[in-house]
Amino acid sequence: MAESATPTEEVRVILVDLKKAAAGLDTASNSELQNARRTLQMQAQKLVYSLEEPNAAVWPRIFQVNVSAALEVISQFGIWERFEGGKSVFLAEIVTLTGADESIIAHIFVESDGPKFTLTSAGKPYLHPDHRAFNNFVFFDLLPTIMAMPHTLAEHQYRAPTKQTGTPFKWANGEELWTWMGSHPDRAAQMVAGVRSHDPSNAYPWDVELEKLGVQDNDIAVVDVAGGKGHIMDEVRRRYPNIKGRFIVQDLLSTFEAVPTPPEGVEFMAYDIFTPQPVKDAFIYHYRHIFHNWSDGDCTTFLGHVVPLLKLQPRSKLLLVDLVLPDRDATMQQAIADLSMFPLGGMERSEGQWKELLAKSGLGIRNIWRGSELEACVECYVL
Ligand SMILES: C[S@@+](CC[C@H](N)C(=O)[O-])C[C@H]1O[C@@H](n2cnc3c(N)ncnc32)[C@H](O)[C@@H]1O
Repeated sequence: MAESATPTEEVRVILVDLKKAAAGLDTASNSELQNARRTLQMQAQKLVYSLEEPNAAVWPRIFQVNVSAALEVISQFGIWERFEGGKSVFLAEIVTLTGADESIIAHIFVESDGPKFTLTSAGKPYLHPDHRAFNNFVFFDLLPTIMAMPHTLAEHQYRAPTKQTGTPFKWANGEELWTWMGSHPDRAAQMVAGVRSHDPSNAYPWDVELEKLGVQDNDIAVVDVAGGKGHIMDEVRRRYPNIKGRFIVQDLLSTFEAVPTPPEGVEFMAYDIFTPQPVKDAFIYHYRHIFHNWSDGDCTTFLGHVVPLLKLQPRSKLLLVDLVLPDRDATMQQAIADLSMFPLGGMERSEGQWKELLAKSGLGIRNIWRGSELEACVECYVL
């Protein structure tokens, strides 16, 4: 087996950077703290990778998918709630509740303290149904496409997906994801709940910026384009109850059919991003986790439906929330995020790629707002 461990001198360099990042935590002001923590986390991850015995990391990496499978089985058991409040659940109780063989349960859970189980910090997030929905959506609706990719890419001679050929999702499933969702309402409900699993953005200071714009009660404060079940606007309303004006969430009719009612203070409007934007005079047009689902060509098409409005309405802002990758040296997590969008025909973009994409539609970047989450809020301006 080839010797490929990181040389000790390189580990020492990483350690120096790690110590710098740790010192940054002590000197960070309140507003800098999240950033300082993220930098420290990145350095700590680099250190862990550098200490890993590379050959030993091969097996756990490929078998990681078993975590998602085990989570699905626990959801099928319907016993998540039993772990609420840090409670331990006895093996005998799980056998009684599920009728599963003890040996199966032993494979799915890791025994902690005698014949009983307690959630670790990695398991606790799944007490929230939205995280379970996301695991379920990715496991059943996206992973099969990813698994098919070596085969479907070869079949397509490794040519990049185009409008004519469709995306790897279509190659594997015969239909694009969003139209497929339209005819599978149970899966659309899972997707809509699942996208809530991601922390809402705290990068953009909605209250300060909307106040500066002088938004009044009858104004349209925000149009959240392709905003799913309205969870982001719901969160903004809750976090900043004093914001005035109307919040409109647009999405496909099939998505709204999977949602009983809009959140309080939010209006729903069926809209297809590939058609002209019907809402004029909004102060903010907001797209979150949309551009990364689509190719540059598609993004340019739907930008073409909003840029003319920005030109006519100089006070309107365009905000795009997604990852902004570094131009070089992306982390493993960032590279995985990028490749995860590929089966849908999308990608995560570096700052340079964002600039290039936006310039095609006559837009520049005014500011990149960053908060505690990985993605950033790109504020655009008309060139
Ligand atoms: C990844 S989700 C993001 C939802 C939400 N913006 C968020 O940040 O959680 C993508 C959304 O795009 C919507 N979508 C897909 N194609 C669309 C289209 N042609 N027109 C409008 N919405 C679309 C989907 O229904 C889904 O709600």
